[in-house]
Amino acid sequence: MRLSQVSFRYRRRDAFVIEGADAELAPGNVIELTGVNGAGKSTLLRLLAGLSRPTRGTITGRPAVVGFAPDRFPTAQPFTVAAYLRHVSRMRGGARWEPWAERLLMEHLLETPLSELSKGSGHKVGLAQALMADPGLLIMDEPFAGLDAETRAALPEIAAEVAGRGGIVVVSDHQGGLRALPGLRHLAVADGRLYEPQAPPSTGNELVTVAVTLPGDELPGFLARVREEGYRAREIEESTR
Ligand SMILES: Nc1ncnc2c1ncn2[C@@H]1O[C@H](COP(=O)(O)OP(=O)(O)OP(=O)(O)O)[C@@H](O)[C@H]1O
Repeated sequence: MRLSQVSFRYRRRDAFVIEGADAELAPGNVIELTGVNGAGKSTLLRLLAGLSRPTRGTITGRPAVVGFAPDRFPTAQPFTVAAYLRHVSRMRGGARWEPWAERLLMEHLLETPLSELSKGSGHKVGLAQALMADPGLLIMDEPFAGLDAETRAALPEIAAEVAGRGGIVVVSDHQGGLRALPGLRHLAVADGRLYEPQAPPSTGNELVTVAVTLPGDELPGFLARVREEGYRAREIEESTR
C-alpha cells in the first residue's frame, strides 16, 4: 500500500493537517505511529482506512478488508454488545465474533447495552468489530488507552498474528505498548509531515544541539530534509530562542 504526496485539510480555508505524506506500507508490517496531541495521527489513520479522502495525493493498494478500531467507540447506539457484534458479523459475511469476545475478555459484557459501557469496554467492542473479518489492513487508534492489563497484554500478539498472515497493522500509541514486538516499524507525524524516525547518526561523540534561523515558510521543508537524514529536529518556541 502506498501513500503518494498525501495532503489533507478539513475545510477549504483551513491549514493542512497532513502535507505531502509519502510512505510504503508492506504486507507483514506492524507500524507504530507517534506524534504529539493534535499532530494529526487520527486524521492520518482515517485516511489510511479510507474513511476520509486525501485533499491532494493518492493512496493506492489498500487491502480489500479494513478493520478500524477508533480511539473512541461510538456507544450512543441502541444495541447490546452481542446484538451489535452479530449485526457487524452479518455485514462482514458471517464473520465469527465469538472468539474475539473471548480473547478480548468481554464475554461478561455481551448483554450490556452499548450506551452503558465504560470507555475501556467500548474500546473492546471497537477492537472486536475491527478484528472479526480478518482484516488485511488493521488500524487501531490508541488501542491501549483505558484497557485492562490482560487485554493490553493480548494486543501485541494479535497485531503480530494479523501481520503474520500478510496483513498491515498501523497503531497510534502514546504508551509504547507494542515496543517489545520484533521488527516494529515507526512512523511519526510532526508539523504536518510524516516521517520515519531513524536512530541519530552514531559518531561516537556526544550529541550536540544547534539553533538554525531561517524564513518561516522554509521551515517544513527544512525539518523534513534533516529528519530524512536521521537527525532529530523541531521548532523551538519564540520565548526560548
Ligand atoms: N473533524 C475535524 N474538523 C476540523 N479539524 C479537525 C477535525 N478533527 C481533527 N481536527 C484538527 O486536526 C488536527 C489533528 O487532529 P488529530 O485528531 O488527527 O490529531 P491526533 O494526533 O490524533 O491528536 P490526539 O493525540 O490528541 O488524538 C488538530 O488540529 C485537530 O484540531
